[in-house]
Amino acid sequence: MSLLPVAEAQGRLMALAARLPTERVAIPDCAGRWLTEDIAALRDQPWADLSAMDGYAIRAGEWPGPWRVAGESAAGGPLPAPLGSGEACRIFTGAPLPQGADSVLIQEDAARDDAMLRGLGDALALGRNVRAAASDFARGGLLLKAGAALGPAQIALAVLGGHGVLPVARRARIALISTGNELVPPGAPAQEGQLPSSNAPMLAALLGGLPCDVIDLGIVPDDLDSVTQAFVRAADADIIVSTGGASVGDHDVVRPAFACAGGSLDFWKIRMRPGKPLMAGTLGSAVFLGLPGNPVSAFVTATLFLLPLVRHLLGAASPLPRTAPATLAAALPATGERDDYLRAFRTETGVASVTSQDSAATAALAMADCLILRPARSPAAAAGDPVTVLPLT
Ligand SMILES: Nc1nc2c(c(=O)[nH]1)N[C@H]1C(S)=C(S)[C@@H](COP(=O)(O)OP(=O)(O)OC[C@H]3O[C@@H](n4cnc5c(N)ncnc54)[C@H](O)[C@@H]3O)O[C@H]1N2
Ligand code: MOO
Repeated sequence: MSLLPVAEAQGRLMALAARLPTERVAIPDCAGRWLTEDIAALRDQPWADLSAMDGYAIRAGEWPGPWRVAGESAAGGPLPAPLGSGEACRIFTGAPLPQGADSVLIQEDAARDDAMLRGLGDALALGRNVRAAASDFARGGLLLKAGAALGPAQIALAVLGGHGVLPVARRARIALISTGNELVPPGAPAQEGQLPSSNAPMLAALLGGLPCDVIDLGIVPDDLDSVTQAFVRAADADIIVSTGGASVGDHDVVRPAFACAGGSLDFWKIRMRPGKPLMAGTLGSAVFLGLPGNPVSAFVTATLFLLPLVRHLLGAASPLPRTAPATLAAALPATGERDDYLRAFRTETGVASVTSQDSAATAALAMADCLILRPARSPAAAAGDPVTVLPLT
């Protein structure tokens, strides 16, 4: 079986399932999710011509001063009376300009003597220190598009646009199955031949920032019946993730167990290192991702496939990991027949790969803050050469 290129596998994975149904969620709980529908502004922002500074509203286009101070405008206060010829209105930041005013003289540039006011500098340019009505956005206009990530700025925009509830996908349910006769739960004493199971806690931590509920189905021994039963128990999740048992050894039973449970495999084996034995398919309405058991392989494949799949189900317009250009701080050897995702860290002089690229080297993985992406058959690279990285933080 030939190895599938990463981008093709990502495309096929996304095609296995559509976005989850929409629910309407109060804004404080929408952060970190994605809009599933376009939203329009329900109001103008600013709602009127507002002062950007504390000072005096004047008719700069008509009269260079001095002015007679008449009235006051404060945010949240009563609307000021229209401004007459030769008048200035005391005004504060965020307050509406009186009708007829066109500019705001800041108080540092003004001298006031009782009701009389004069400017200390040059004549004020028309429109100075005024935020025009609807200059941020206008009622009825498109505020945010479906698929937009709801970060802090988008939350502020939606609230100012008049929204208190937003359409987002319902939380994803993700079932985790850790296969391996050698595994013991985190913190349990590991006897000879045993190993603490780190993959499920690592995946739960990776998923921690996403709006999803993780159902850890625990450690399952490497036998056909046990793994089949685990798949059956996981079938009502949106995504089923297994780790281990993905390769070609006699104890690698994930593929046959998935078939026994009624699953349909879409692909197996990717042209990447680490992560070659990755597989994906569907079981009922659930999407299945079978990750390799090696902790580093599981980490890298989860970053490149699981997180994008979750973001896709949750409605993200751009679910794939972002990449960035970088410079190599140290030389790298030529790559082989698979795309390399080297664990690396950023330094002041560029990115450097961590000490060990073994797919079981977790101490080295923990030092990494990015992956260097080196396509298959890349020639050796020197310090200073440009590379593409995938930031992890
Ligand atoms: N003859 C071949 N052998 C292997 C191939 C191959 O193409 N031909 N591929 C290798 C590659 S690449 C990888 S990656 C591994 C993946 O193997 P599996 O997915 O079948 O994983 P296991 O054999 O079950 O485990 C591998 C390794 O990881 C440890 N492990 C498993 N689960 C966990 C866990 N939850 N927490 C921590 N560590 C875990 C396990 O003890 C093994 O040491 O196959 C190569 N072999
Ligand atoms: O591809 Mo495996 O994931 O090298 O270790």
